[in-house]
This record gives sequence, structure tokens and C-alpha cells, in this order.
Amino acid sequence: MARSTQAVFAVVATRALANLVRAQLAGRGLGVDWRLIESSAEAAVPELQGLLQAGQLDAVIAAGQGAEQLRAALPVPVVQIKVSGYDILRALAEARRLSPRAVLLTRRRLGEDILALKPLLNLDLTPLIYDNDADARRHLDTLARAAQPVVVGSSKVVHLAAEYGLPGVLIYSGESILAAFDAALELSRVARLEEGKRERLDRILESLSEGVVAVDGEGRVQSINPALASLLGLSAQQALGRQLSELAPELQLGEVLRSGEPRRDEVITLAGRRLVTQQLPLVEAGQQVGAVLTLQESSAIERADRKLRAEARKSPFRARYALSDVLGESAGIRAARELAALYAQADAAVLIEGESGTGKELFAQGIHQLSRRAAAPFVALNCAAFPESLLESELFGYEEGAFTGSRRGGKPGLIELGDHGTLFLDEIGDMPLPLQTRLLRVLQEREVLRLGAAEPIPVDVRVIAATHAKLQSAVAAGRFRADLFYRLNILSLPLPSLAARGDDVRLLAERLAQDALLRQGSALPVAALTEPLLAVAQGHAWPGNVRELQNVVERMAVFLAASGRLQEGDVRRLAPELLSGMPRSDMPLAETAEQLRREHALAMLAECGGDKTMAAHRLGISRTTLWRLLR
Ligand SMILES: Nc1ncnc2c1ncn2[C@@H]1O[C@H](COP(=O)(O)OP(=O)(O)OP(=O)(O)O)[C@@H](O)[C@H]1O
Repeated sequence: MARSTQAVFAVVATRALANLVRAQLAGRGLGVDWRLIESSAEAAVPELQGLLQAGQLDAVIAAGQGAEQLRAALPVPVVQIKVSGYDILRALAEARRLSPRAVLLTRRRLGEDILALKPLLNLDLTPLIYDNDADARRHLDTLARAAQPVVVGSSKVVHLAAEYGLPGVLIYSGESILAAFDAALELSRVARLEEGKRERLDRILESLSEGVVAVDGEGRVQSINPALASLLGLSAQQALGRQLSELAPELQLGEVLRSGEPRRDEVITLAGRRLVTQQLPLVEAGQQVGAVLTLQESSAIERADRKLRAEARKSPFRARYALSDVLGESAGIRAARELAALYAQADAAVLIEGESGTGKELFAQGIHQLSRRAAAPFVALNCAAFPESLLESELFGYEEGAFTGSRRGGKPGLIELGDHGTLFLDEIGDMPLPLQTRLLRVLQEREVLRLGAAEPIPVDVRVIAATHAKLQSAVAAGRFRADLFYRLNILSLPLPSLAARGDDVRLLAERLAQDALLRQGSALPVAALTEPLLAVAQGHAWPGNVRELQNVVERMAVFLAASGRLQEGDVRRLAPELLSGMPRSDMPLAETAEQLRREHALAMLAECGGDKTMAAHRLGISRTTLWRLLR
């Protein structure tokens, strides 16, 4: 249906009103296309329907009962020309000019308050009501025989009055007609907006490969998209208005219509296909007005699920930490942070040396995040965690058929997946010699050869390697290739152990405790955890560094959140490793002996369940000596 760009109105009016419309509207720029149908409402219906089908009708304007009839017959806005108080006054004044007597002949009582002003008009006015044409004629016949007044009324009344030789005055005014045009303009503007929205929605529904159907409160199809209609072997047009359950008994929305509750992910079989349905109530202004059902092929969902999982597998290739996540204010950690920030600006290989748990991966991520490679992948691999063959295929990937059981289409290795990004190789010292040779080739040639492949693939990765042991001794022992060592150790970043970081232990313990308590949902102050912990851990060597501290804090937080209180005795019981730790290598001998004595005493105290008298007795010392030791 071609639609005209300008709004098109039809005015339906008879005789006197038609003349007024012509006189009022001719030559006026109304910004609309309008036509006058000079006939009764009933007789105008076929012509109006024709206009509607041709897309040439936005609104109809008519008067009185005719407007009501047209509203019932047409699916377009119908605006009624209203009679205002001013119209009545104007018509009565006009009547007064023609005669001192007038009759207001209308279907309904009109302008009661205006009629109250009758004495002012100096007019002998009688209001009369009529029901139908015969009734109107009866009144007019009586009037013609007797008083011979002027008759004020609708177009039809004026026409009938003329038949009885009575002068008539039309009750409508030009202003009422213009007001009706304004109302029609507004209505058609809103209707066009609504239609535009509906059309857009239809286009969207048409473009969906999923089936969609909406029903009204009685389960009748209000809207259906071609995907579902064709599944049902119908056109959308054929399905409209019919009961959905008749079209396809498998598609049930009755339960949703009854309960107003959505039903999700139900599996049905329709036309021999396994489909997953979603059924939702349709609610407008708080009222349930129907329900909507969508259908999707289960195989499409499975495909999407596989794809999502594959995507999710890729996401670990992102760095989660920045250098700002490296906590600590000790000179050692500050220097390391500054060095790392500097290295981030370069693109050469970095070798991070530090004990286990000192934050080597954290620093590697931080460097990547601050480097020009930040938007590309950060791929981490622990070389100590895999046997040689697996490590090789993980790193370099393989071609289809490279070995029995190799995946179809082959598999890219981490070096390839880290293209344009950073490859973090933890525990590089544990990399077997043959793989060291292959890695060296990647770094020299900037290309990777998948296992079983003939052609290398160019790659651009920055390598950050890490080691807990001095790599140089592995080189000296012949376990690590010297040339690879020099390739990796261009920028070297030594990380201090936690024990060498002084006050950082407290700072880290406090920050970690804060996070751990939050995770436990505890509102207890951080000091309730850190004070007893740090008191017991004094002098502890922290061989597991920050990771060890993290674990201990986590354990204490769980206990504290559950019991509401943490005492030194609890710490000793929960973290006995804090007592049996080896003295640190950088301690003077006197301190070492002191620490060993204290730890032994603490262990005994823990064994005695915190009973100091018993612990002192078993240690063979006085309570005072024990107290001094533990101070
Ligand atoms: N300075 C620090 N500030 C905050 N958290 C830290 C710091 N150092 C380490 N961590 C945390 O300690 C844990 C261990 O760090 P990371 O894995 O980086 O250490 P690593 O040296 O790579 O250990 P490993 O050699 O055992 O793999 C991580 O959870 C990390 O976030």
C-alpha cells in the first residue's frame, strides 16, 4: 500500500455544513491534503474504505451522529466537529436578526448554561429535542403551522426546516471546523508515529531467524514473523487473528496467559525439529495483555554455546593487573616498580628474577599493561608445569596430523596466540634444552614453526621470562643455553623477597586482610586480624613470600569472620608454619639463635594450648623467661 507523504483527510458533510466547509477551507494552507465527501455518513463509507485501501486516508472529520457511525465502521481516527458555547451564541444572534422567535432543534440537550442567557438575547427561544428524522419532521410541521420561528440546528435540521418553509441557521461555525482539523492533524501525526514504530518492529521481526509470535489475552495471534509462519506452513497474514493453539498445538501459551509467569528454555518438537522456546507475558501499563513466544533451533543454541565457550577460553589471554597493583613502599619494591615502568616503554625481552611468590607474574602483567602491546594478548605459561612434549605443543602448536590424536585443523601454539602481545614464560630455567633451541629460533627469526608444519608463521611477541633460581648457574651447569640466556636477559628485573622488604609485610598484611575480610562479609577492623598475626609472625622468613602471606591472611580471615575474634594462640594453631620457619639468611647469628629459641617456645606454647605454666615447665625454663622470650 503506497502511502502519501502528506496527511490526507476526508470531511464528510451534507448541504449547509458542506457549504460552510468549502467556504471556510478553500484557499487555506492547512498543510494537509483534504477532500470533501458531500453525503451522509452511511453513504460515504464505501468511498472512505477505497481511500483507506489506497493508503490515501489518515483521518475523517464529520459532525454529530454521522461521526459516531463512521467511528464504528472505519479503522482510522474520526474527529467529530464539536459545537462550542460560542457557536450556539453566534447562531442564536444570527437567528435574532431573522426573527424574534427561534427554536433550537437538536438530538441532545445543548449549551444549558448558554440558554440561561436567553433573556439577554431578547429572543423568544424554545429548545427542542428530536430522536430521529420522523420526530424532527413532526416538530417542524407543528412549528410551520403555528409560530413560524427560525430553526437553529445541524445541517440536516436546516435542510428539513427549509422543506417546511421555515428559515434555518446552521449551528456549526468555521472555527469548529478548523478546531476539528487541528485535532485530526494531531491524531494522524501520532498515528503515523505509531505506525512507523510498528513497521520498524515488523522489519526487525522479519529479519530474525528465530520464530516469534505474540498473542492477545485470548490466545489469538496478533503478530507473527515469517520465520515462524513458514515453519507452520502458513503466511503471516493467514495466521493473524487465529488461535495459536489451533495453528500448532505444540505451541502453548495458555499457562503463561493464566499465570503471568514466564517459562524459559522449554524444548519442543515441531515439524520434526527440536526447538527451544521462551514464553513471556506481555504487560502494558501494569496489565497483562497477552504473551509472546520465541523459538530457536536447539542446534543453533548449541553452536552459539560452543562459540561462547571457545571465546571464554580465549579470555585468559588478558592481563588483569597493572603496576599500580604492586603494593609496597620498601626501597626494594619501589626500585623494582620504577624499573618495570621503564622497561614497559622498551620492547626488548625482560628477565625477572625472584623467589616464588614475589610477584613475578604480577610485574610481567604490569609491564605488558603499560607497554604499547597493552591491547594485545598477554599469554602466560609455566614451563615447569608441563612435560616436554606437552610444553612443546602448547608453545609452538601443531599441524593437523602432526601426531596420533592431533586435532583436526591443527592448533595454534601460545606463541602464535600471543602475536602482537606479550608471552610470559615462568620458570624458564625448567625449559628442556631442545625447546630452548626452538624458542631461540622464534626470537631470532620472529617466526614460529608449528609441529609437523613445513612453513613458519611470522609472529611478533615480546618475551618476559621469569626464574626463581639464578639462571646463570643453570648456564654454567650446561642446563640452560647461554645464547638464549643473553637473548632473554636484555632487561633484568630482580625482585626482593618479602622478608627483605621490612615494613611492607605490615602494609601488605593490612591490605590483604582488608580484601579478605570484605570477601568474608566481615565488618571487623583490619587490626583484629593483623595485630595477632604480625605478633606471631615476627621474624618469620616468609619463604613463600607474598603468596604465603596471602594464604595465611585468608585463613585468619575465615577464622575471624566465623568466630568474631582472633588471638595469638589461634594464629599459632592455624598457621604453625609461622613458628617452624627457617631463620632468614641475612640475619646476624645472635638474632638467628634468638629466633629459633622464640619459635621453639611458641611451638611448645601452641602444643600446650596456650597454657604458659605448662609450656615453661616442659621447656625447662621459668614463666618469666618464657614471657621475656615471647615479648
Ligand atoms: N607487591 C605485591 N603487591 C600485591 N600483591 C602481590 C605483590 N606481590 C605478589 N602479589 C600477589 O601474590 C601472589 C603471587 O604473585 P605472582 O604469581 O606474581 O608471583 P610469582 O613470583 O610469579 O610466583 P611463582 O614464581 O610462584 O609463580 C599473587 O596473587 C599476586 O597478586
